[in-house]
Amino acid sequence: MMDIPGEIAPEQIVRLEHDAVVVLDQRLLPAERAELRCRSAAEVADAIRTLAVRGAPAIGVAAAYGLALAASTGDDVDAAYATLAASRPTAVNLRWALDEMRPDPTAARARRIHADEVERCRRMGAHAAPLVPERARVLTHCNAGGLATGGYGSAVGAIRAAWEQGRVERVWVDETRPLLQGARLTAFELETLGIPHAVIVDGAAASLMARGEVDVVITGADRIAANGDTANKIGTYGLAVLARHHGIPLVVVAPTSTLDPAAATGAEIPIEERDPAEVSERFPAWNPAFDVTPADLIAAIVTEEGVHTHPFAESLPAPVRAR
Ligand SMILES: CSC[C@@H](O)[C@@H](O)C(=O)COP(=O)(O)O
Repeated sequence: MMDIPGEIAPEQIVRLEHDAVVVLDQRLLPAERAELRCRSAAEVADAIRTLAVRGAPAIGVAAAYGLALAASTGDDVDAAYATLAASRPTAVNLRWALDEMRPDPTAARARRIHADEVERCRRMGAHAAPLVPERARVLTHCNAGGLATGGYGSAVGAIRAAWEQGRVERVWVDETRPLLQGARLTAFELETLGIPHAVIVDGAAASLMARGEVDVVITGADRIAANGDTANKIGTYGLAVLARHHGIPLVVVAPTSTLDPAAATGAEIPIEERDPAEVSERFPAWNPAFDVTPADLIAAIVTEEGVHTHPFAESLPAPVRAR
């Protein structure tokens, strides 16, 4: 596939150089395109913790590069593993990528994991596009685009594949409080791809649905339990309840590196609680970064292996192993 002018290439999102893991600092987008050089696994962990690099597959890729950097610079690989694994708790891709790297923490293996994640996104997009109705008004939440996966995108990849098939009329972009991944990152990516879109405040989704202006909700995921319960950015559960009320399908698009068969249900998924100051600097606040959508509210989960439907415990595939 040809690069789209202006589209951010995988190696611009995150890459390994001889002395650093270099990430595009997503905290500054879309105003500024600045790179952050992380010269140790601890600095990569900081970049993950502070959301300079974010999104479940992308933090797995960054951690893989961080472990390769530690190995190549002679740092303690076990200590680097522990530091990186502790950087964020919810996205299972982080632990998955580190476990795939541990037996062979080389640059080649990390780059293979990165390339494979992007390839998985392209396959998910191809599987998911036919689920999008003709002339669809799609609503998405947070950012599950190329920035979040290391290239191409999961939910945004599905939207983009559907758009290329002429199925998408427009995308409603939840701004995604409190850190505005939707308003800053998804809107930026859709603009780059030339896909018509409009940002809404999270609280406007109900009214839009009631007006009949949403045909399908498509999101990514940070961790999917064996029964299909899905952790994703806070607010996804609310959207799922709204979608059910209005008879609108919710489709989750995520690679098998996001599956956690060790978690029987969503109750076993750890939910990250971030600094309350991200919500209110003046007043006490509660700031969970994710919520869990019960499987019952999800119409389909799309992985690179295909479209999975109820019962998810039987239809979901096993997580992939790195080559
Ligand atoms: C393909 S990314 C899927 C999820 O990681 C995404 O929807 C999300 O919730 C990201 O949260 P973030 O806190 O920005 O890392």
